[in-house]
Amino acid sequence: MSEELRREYEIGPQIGRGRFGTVYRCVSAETGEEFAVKSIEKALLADTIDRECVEREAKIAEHAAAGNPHAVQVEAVYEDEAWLHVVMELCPGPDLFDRISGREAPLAETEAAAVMAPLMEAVAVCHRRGVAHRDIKPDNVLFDGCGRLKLADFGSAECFGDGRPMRGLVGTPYYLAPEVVAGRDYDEKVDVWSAGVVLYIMLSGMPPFYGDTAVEIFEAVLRANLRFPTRIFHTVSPMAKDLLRRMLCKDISRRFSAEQVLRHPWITSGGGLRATEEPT
Ligand SMILES: Nc1ncnc2c1ncn2[C@@H]1O[C@H](COP(=O)(O)OP(=O)(O)OP(=O)(O)O)[C@@H](O)[C@H]1O
Repeated sequence: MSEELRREYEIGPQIGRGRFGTVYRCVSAETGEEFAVKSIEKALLADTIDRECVEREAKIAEHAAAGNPHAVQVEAVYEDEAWLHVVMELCPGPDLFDRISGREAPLAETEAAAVMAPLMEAVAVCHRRGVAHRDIKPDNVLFDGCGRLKLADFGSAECFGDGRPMRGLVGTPYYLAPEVVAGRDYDEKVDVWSAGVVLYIMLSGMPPFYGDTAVEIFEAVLRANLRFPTRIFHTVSPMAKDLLRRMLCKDISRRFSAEQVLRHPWITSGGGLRATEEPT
């Protein structure tokens, strides 16, 4: 590890492993504050493309997260010939994936709204700054020591703007928007689709478009046939279903933006509307 990092932080136990690096707990020698550090050994990167990827991730994460209250903050970046270290805000709690999968029943609407509101705030700030996250999924939704939601992992993020479209099959099958699977140009609304998948899973315990293999999942996503099986959704409010339809909308021009999601009554009411109330 870099000398400079070791001078300024005491490195603790490993807390995770990603595609390119290892994440450790660490403590600032100056303040005693706890952080997480993602350490990437450059010699282990396969080629210059991987090297560019990790350097881009650190830059985009810094840009998208600075002052974004619901994104994991980057505290410092240390780079030398051999290593890249990204010191981040520590999110020690179980991530959203663990919180959902460890449950017997789906989340109550108020609980799901308490996740969706900060998640969509984080996404809206990224979009305002011209960054699409492109890998919104429960595993990338972390929680800090006070239980505040923090969007993590900008490893797939991309900058957009000036009407410049994005391309490329990037993300995780269940959460991919149809335009991504179809190999078309796309824009930042792919994040709204993925967040819609997260919402559907929170409210029902199952993904909206599924299959046994990646190919079957892709086929289901391309059909984009959104259904609310009564057996599972009979207790879910019309307002929540209305929001799901607007997020999981195949027609990109009609799909909500992150800002529109934040203004939807289901979000502004904290998911607490009665099942009989109709959307305005
Ligand atoms: N700020 C953090 N605080 C606490 N744990 C973290 C933090 N960032 C990452 N982790 C943990 O470390 C693990 C690895 O993170 P990392 O971002 O390297 O990889 P990843 O999320 O698996 O994605 P990728 O496939 O892009 O590498 C995560 O699954 C998470 O459990």
